[in-house]
This record gives sequence, structure tokens and C-alpha cells, in this order.
Amino acid sequence: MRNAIWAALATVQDPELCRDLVSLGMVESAEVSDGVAAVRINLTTPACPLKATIEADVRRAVLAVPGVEAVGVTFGATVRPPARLPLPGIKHILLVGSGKGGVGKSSVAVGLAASLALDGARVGLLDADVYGPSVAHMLGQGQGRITADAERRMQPIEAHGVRFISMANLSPAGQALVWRGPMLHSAVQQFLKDAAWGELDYLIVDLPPGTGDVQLSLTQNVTVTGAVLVTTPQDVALIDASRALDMFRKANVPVLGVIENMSYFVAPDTGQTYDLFGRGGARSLGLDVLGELPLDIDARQDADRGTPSVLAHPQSAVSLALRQVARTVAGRVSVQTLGSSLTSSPWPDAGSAVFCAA
Ligand SMILES: Nc1ncnc2c1ncn2[C@@H]1O[C@H](COP(=O)(O)OP(=O)(O)OP(=O)(O)O)[C@@H](O)[C@H]1O
Repeated sequence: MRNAIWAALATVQDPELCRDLVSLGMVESAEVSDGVAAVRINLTTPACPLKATIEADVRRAVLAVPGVEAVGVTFGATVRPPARLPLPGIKHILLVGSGKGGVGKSSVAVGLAASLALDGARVGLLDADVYGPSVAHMLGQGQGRITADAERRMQPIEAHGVRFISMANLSPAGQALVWRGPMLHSAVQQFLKDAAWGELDYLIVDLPPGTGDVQLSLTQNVTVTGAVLVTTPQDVALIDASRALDMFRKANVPVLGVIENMSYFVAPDTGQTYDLFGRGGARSLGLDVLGELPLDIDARQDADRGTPSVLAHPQSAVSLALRQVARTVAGRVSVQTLGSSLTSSPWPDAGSAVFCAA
């Protein structure tokens, strides 16, 4: 009967990877005793967006095996690395960029990092927004100081399950950073390469707004798995976002999609929805819209108080959307890493990624 269970599992497809769980190496164990089957699946990311679907499909397939009366499905997860790690110990580098400043890029980077950590991933966050570093403050560590380990490497600060490094924790608060391009380049390279990040599934990089030295330096010096763009929906933001998109394309960085922030506002007193900046505008970029995040007073206050909204207000619309976006991004990273040439990707900028046929 054990063989029959494995055969049944070989008929279950990962809905994103379009391959069966057995050939993908995702079935860790499958045993049966007295008609009760126990299956353990090793997902490609703890933030798997399709865990419930996979569980239902496994259950259905195994219960169809004659003699199986019940089935227990448990999950583990191992983020699959690319053929060559971008940096020792780091499986994936993900960039969060925007054209315009103030559109919520750092908020989204913090939200994505905290969401992935909540799902059980090992997450780092590099605040490469050296001129306006806000990550430390948003994680409640504005006063924290970076220390060195025994090998004199920068030790990231840990907050809310995320290891991060920010210029804010290196330079005295309130002082302007007056640096030329080459100094910025070497600072970001040091943050990336000389810090004791440890083992990370995802290193998220909060880029400065625009298309300057830091962005170029990053895309040219490490292999980036993908980038997400953050924009608000109005034209002035979209014009700059399309420049950032062009920069990623020229640097051959796959763009996994765009997140529309401040997409709409629901008045807390009346419940009325206002599309303040023209909800849906991000679609004009021709990218997959990964999520629409509302303008939310709690989210702004949570950032100022130093607790990511996904932790402080997990049931708010903005938090639920961020959790979903983080899982979608994690799923796309898996697809891009494991995918072969089955079909072409449905999202326009995902490089060599594959996706299931519709
Ligand atoms: N969805 C939202 N609802 C309410 N406030 C938000 C939202 N997104 C961001 N904010 C607030 O807007 C401000 C700017 O956000 P943030 O610093 O994330 O933008 P940014 O694009 O990274 O800016 P910069 O260009 O300065 O790096 C912050 O006070 C943040 O808390």
C-alpha cells in the first residue's frame, strides 16, 4: 500500500510549479499503518501561498488509495537556493524599489520582511536607503547601534524576527550623510558582503528612491533573484515608477510585480471608500499587481511606534494584503528557482521563470 500512496502522490501537482510533488522532491515521507496514512510535505518556502490547496489535493489523492481510511498531512519547508548563492549563506536577494520617494517603499520592505519571518523564513533586511534610512525606526531600533563580531564583521540587529542593517544605526541621528557615489557604493557593498548575516532564506533590500548609484551598484555586483516595485496610483508616481522599471530591465533584474500602496482609503467613521490617488493606476505599468494596500492610520502609527503593522494589527486590511503579497512573492521566487521550460511566465518581467499553463 505504501507504493500505492507514493504513486497517488505522484499525481498531485504543485499548482505553481506544474510538476508532481514526488518528482519535485517535496514528499519527505509517506507511511501507512492500519489504514491511516501519514504524509509529510517539504514546501519550497514556509510562506507558501498554496499550502491549503496542496494539502487538499494530497488528502484527496491519498484517500483514493484502496485501504486508506484516514490521512494526516504535515508540512516542513526548505527554501530552495538557486544554482549559485548570491552571497555565502544567503539564498535569495530581493530588491524593493520605487521611482518616487515617500510612496511607502520602506513600509512595504519592512512589511514583507516581517511577514516572511512570521511564516517561518529566515529573513534579513538591508536598508540601502542610505540618505533617508527609516527601516531602523520602523522596527523600533532607531537608537540601536551596530556592533562588530569577533571577526570584526558588522553584526545585524534583530527585531521582530528580522535581522537588519541600516545606516541609521551607524551614523549619529539627525546628521546628514554627505557622500559621493563611490563611497555609497562601498558602503552598500560592505553592508552586503562584510556583515555577519548568517544563514538567510531571503535578504530584502530597501533601495533608495530613484535610479542612482546605489541601485546600479547593487544590481551589478550581486545576483538578485527579483525586484518588486512600490508605487502609489497617481500619475506623478507612476512616471517615476516606470523609470525604475526600465532600470531593472536594463540591469536584467526580473521584476516580480508591483505593489500599489495608498491605493484607497476607508473612512473609519463612515466605512466609505475613497480612491484618493486613483486606485488601480499601477496596472498601467504592465506588471502584475501583487497587491493593493489601503491608506491606513494604524499602519502609519505602527511604523512610528516601531512595530510592523502585520504584528501590531494583523487583521487590518493593509496587514492581510501585505501577508498575501509576501506569500505571492515567496511563491514566485520558488517558481523562478525551480521552474524549467514547461511554459512561459504569465507576468511580463519575471525573466526565465515558468508558470503553469492556464
Ligand atoms: N499604506 C499606508 N498607510 C498609511 N501610511 C503609510 C502607508 N504606507 C506608508 N505610510 C507612511 O508614509 C510615510 C512614508 O512611507 P515610507 O517611509 O515607507 O516611504 P518611502 O517610499 O520608503 O519613503 P522614502 O522615499 O523617504 O524612502 C511613512 O510615515 C509611512 O508610515
